[in-house]
Amino acid sequence: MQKTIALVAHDHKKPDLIKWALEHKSELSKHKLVATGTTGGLLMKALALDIHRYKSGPLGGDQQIGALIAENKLDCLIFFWDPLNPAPHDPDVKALLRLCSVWNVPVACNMSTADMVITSPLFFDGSYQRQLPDL
Ligand SMILES: O=C(CO)COP(=O)(O)O
Repeated sequence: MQKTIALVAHDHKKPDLIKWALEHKSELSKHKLVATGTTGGLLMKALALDIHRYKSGPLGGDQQIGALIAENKLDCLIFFWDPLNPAPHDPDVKALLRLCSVWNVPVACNMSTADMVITSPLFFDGSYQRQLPDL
């Protein structure tokens, strides 16, 4: 079952995300991919896959992906955020991660969790029904 997956990484984590995405290219290619601007540009080049790019994170891209979550249009977020360097848009990052909790969206913030999410039959065979907040 096709899902919509968002791919986002802070600058120091972009190499990790590209490496991870290349390893999982065949699975990722089955789904609709969206990303923040710079991350999306690098991934499109590396993967040669179509990726819908939102604005760069500091310019509102995290919030655009948050809006997808609030509209229940996102199934999974892979977000390699940088725990060692503060970002000018940290409030946006926090808001995005918060919405993942509110909407019970699977979110992977590091490579090992992302490995487990992308290989989980629970998630990708279409049988898993994610519980949604009361609307
Ligand atoms: O800053 C980001 C996420 O908070 C990512 O934005 P870019 O993909 O544009 O670098």
